Amino acid sequence: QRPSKHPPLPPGPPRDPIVGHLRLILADDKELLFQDLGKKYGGIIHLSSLGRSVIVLNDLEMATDLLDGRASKYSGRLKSPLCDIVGLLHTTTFLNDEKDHQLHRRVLQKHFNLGMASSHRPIQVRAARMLAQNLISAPSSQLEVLKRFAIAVLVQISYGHVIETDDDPYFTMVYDVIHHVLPVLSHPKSSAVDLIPLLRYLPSWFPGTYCVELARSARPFVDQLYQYPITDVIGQMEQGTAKPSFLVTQLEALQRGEADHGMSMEHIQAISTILQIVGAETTAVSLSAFVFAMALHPECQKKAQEEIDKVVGAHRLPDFSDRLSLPYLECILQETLRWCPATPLGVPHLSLEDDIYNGMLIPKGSIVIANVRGMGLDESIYTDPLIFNPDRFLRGPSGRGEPHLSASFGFGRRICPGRFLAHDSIWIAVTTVLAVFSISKEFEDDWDETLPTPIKQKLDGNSTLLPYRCHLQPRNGALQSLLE
Ligand code: HEM
Repeated sequence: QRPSKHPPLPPGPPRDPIVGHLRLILADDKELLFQDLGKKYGGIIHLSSLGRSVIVLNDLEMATDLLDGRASKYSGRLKSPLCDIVGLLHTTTFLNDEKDHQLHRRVLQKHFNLGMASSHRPIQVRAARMLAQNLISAPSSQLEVLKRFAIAVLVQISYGHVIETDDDPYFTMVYDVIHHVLPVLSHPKSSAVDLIPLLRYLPSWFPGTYCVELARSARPFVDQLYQYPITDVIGQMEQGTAKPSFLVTQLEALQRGEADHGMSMEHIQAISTILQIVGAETTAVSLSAFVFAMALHPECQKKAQEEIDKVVGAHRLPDFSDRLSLPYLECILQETLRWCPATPLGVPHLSLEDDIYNGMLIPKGSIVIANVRGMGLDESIYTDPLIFNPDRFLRGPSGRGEPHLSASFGFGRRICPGRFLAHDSIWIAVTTVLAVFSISKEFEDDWDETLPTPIKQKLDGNSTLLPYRCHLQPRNGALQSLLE
């Protein structure tokens, strides 16, 4: 076994038993940065919470050893009562049935693998140009425009529908689901219901039931996203007007009896629904972090634009054929994912059997959390980790060849199946925006990037977009006229 930079832990029982759920404990300690969790407690923290062990992996090496190396033992998910109430328990992200999960992953792998990525690229190029156009026509709603880009890509790939306007029914449907569901699942009080499932059956005045009510009110939005697109697409297939999409491919396979064994209409609905929910917000958060970072670092922006101008020129817009010739743009994409991971604590895994690691017992049924943000801030890997510095990935003399943060997309059998698509979406959006615009600050000059960013990184789960504004000035009239 590889030597660890942390001292071996004493064998279980839990080293640092604390009653109360991890999220609540951490939320109480406002001073604690993700990075400090590792420094304060070491590479791995073992807490116990109402009889359940909660393992926090602060160290990439340990997370890789356990979640990748022993993937079959750590690929479960907690059966969350809130996910059940909100209607997402049978979707890929929250599934804990191993056979169903494998089925979902097989289908997702076929449609979103690296080889398939190129077939989605025309959709992404078009959406990125639409994004630039919208940033010109609606400069006051930058965050909304970024979300619309992320949703438009996923809706077209999943359902074949092209979003043209903000009142498009698919756009509003996905937007509403995201805005009602994510606050429930990432609410600090949601863990109380996960740990005491009985709370869901208690009246709404009972302490601790707040999130149950919130989840019930979000349910109709999820039901609509389950139902509307499939009904619409089946109608289009009957009329012969359906456009190619994930849904059409799956429905046709089902009709021909060629679907994966065990695949049903419910599985298809569950997969296409969750793609919108988890894929859109994460992509939009990353893009928002990128815009913010560019405003903070005009020197990085200038370097990227010089690269684009040299390779692409001033008379056409960038596309994927330019990618290999734009290494600095790749660094900007990777640094955005490291500096502001969209899911700072990943999605918790559940251990499926007892395991011993470095002498420590990790009991079956433990909740295992990868502290992705902490891993990206590990000073033994990244110099000045709180600073946005794309050069860090370059070989000398500019950088030290630091590694990309692979943890941003999770681990093992649960690794994000949309990672190739997400990379491509973010890359084309970043490159198009930098080709077309100069980005500058419209917020206070003395913003300190080492303090919490406008993308609020909550210890309990997802990053959230906070309103901020940057000024986007078109750089070149010729390029502006090329936007569709
Ligand atoms: C910047 C963008 C994205 C980031 C940072 C991200 C990150 C993640 C992470 C950390 C996980 C949990 C992995 C684990 O449990 O170890 C995950 C799961 C997942 N992601 Fe993504 N994701 C992104 C975009 C997308 C997109 C665009 C899609 C859809 C095409 C997608 C679909 C999924 C699904 C379905 C799961 C659940 C996988 C499972 O439980 O088996 N994600 N993602």
